[in-house]
Amino acid sequence: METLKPFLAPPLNLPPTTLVPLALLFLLTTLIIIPTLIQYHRLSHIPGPLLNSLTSLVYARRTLKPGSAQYVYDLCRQYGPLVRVTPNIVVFSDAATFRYVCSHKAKYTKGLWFEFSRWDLKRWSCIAMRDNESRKERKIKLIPAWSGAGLAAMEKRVDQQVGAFIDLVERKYVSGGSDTKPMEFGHRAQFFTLDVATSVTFGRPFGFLDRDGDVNRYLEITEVMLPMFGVLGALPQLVYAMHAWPLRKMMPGAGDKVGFGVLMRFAEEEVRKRVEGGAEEKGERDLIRSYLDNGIEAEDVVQECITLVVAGSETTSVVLRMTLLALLTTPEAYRKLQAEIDAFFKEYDSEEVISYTDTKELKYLWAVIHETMRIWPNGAGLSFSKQVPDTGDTIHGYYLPKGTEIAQCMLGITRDKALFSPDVDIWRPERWLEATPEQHDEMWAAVELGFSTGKYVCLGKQVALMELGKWFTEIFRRYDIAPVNKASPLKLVDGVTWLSSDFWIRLTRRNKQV
Ligand code: HEM
Repeated sequence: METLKPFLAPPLNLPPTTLVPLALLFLLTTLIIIPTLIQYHRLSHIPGPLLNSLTSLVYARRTLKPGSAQYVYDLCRQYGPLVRVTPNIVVFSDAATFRYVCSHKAKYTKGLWFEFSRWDLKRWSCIAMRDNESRKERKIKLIPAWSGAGLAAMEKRVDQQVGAFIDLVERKYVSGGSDTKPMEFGHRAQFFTLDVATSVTFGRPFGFLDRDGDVNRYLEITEVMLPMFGVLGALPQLVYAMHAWPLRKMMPGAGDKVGFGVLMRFAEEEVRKRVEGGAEEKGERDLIRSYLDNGIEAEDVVQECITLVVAGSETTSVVLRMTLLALLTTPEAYRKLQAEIDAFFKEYDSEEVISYTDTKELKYLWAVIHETMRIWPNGAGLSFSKQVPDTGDTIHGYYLPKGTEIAQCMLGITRDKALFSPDVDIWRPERWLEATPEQHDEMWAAVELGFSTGKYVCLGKQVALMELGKWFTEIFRRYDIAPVNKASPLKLVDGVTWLSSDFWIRLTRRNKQV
């Protein structure tokens, strides 16, 4: 002990003014600097900006400003096929890697981000399940509702909502001469997709179109929540805080009087009614009945219903808005689409909403929709990340240790010059018609990755395409549309998705009315 004294004594004799900063430095080093360096070192072989590799805050801050999708796309172009965007998230920008990561054979699991789609911490919807075996078991039980008779029933519901949209226009928004009745289309697109999603799920729409307004402040509250998903994409670890007390208390719940909680309560009641004895319209099997019959427990069906409304609304309304914007700003495409639709109805005159099968004959219509999904792909921000399995993996020659989160840069995939020709940044539907059948299939195979693929593929893909094909055919057949604000038709922000506001349009009845 005597021999140790000289070593122990000096620090103990230090005055508090020196001791406190020393203790703080020690804490800083052990709690922040060392973990940061260890984290940095784990993926230091992956290219990317140094600051991004040290802290998630760089990208998180970026998501709060417009242009975060473009930011990731620029990083991919600057750094190559694999880029480190945060200390634990790497991004690829090619279709082949996307297909591989989502394939059944690859053992990747869903990333931490998906924990945010858990509405009830005791129950799971398929989209939030991160364990591959459990989600496989659940998905097998979900799929049958989305084909055959189930899909045919959904098509009828889409038709009803296209009809409801036309009724709304006729009631309130037909302009003529000096009488302008402007419509804010951003919200009306959401009303349409929300009414389709709720009708497909619960057998009847929430009635956004009927009311021509928000229902129970659902949209108002989700609009506040959406940008948050961008930040959470950068900092998925925040999920642990959000799922714990006290933040957990602030999350939506079935007891809420407005917003998301109302949807939760509605889903609970609808499922309960089916369990207690059939609430379906005139004997039609609806989606809830099909899920229950396939052996999914009632509490889990509630979770699936909530997911469906969320997954099926904003996604499709983005494509509706951006397609309309592209058409309004490209007169040649607008005229061609209208001419194609007119020619079709010359041959086949009917008041009924066009069938999904018949829309397939409208080649230019699909070129327009595919081109929009290419230029403004859904999920352009850092969302939907997946996690590297326990074995680790090597992508583009870089080793990724287990637990690394990996995400796709959709803009990199859909703006690949080799696949889409050098004018990739231009919205030009003709490229789809100029392509050989093989090229066309390859191009669509890349763009449709916006619906994900493999074990994660979107269940509502056919419904979304139906909505888009039918809406444009029936609206362009009846009305002429012009933007109200010519200098700036809408305000657009790219983030976790393409958020827009103030998209004012003027609809007039076409001379040759059907
Ligand atoms: C353009 C429109 C749409 C796009 C781009 C889209 C995209 C996606 C993506 C990327 C996923 C997978 C996320 C992941 O797990 O990695 C997904 C899942 C899902 N989507 Fe869609 N979606 C669209 C429309 C719809 C519609 C209209 C519905 C329903 C009416 C729907 C229902 C679902 C459901 C239920 C899932 C979960 C599937 C699962 O858990 O495996 N989606 N969607």
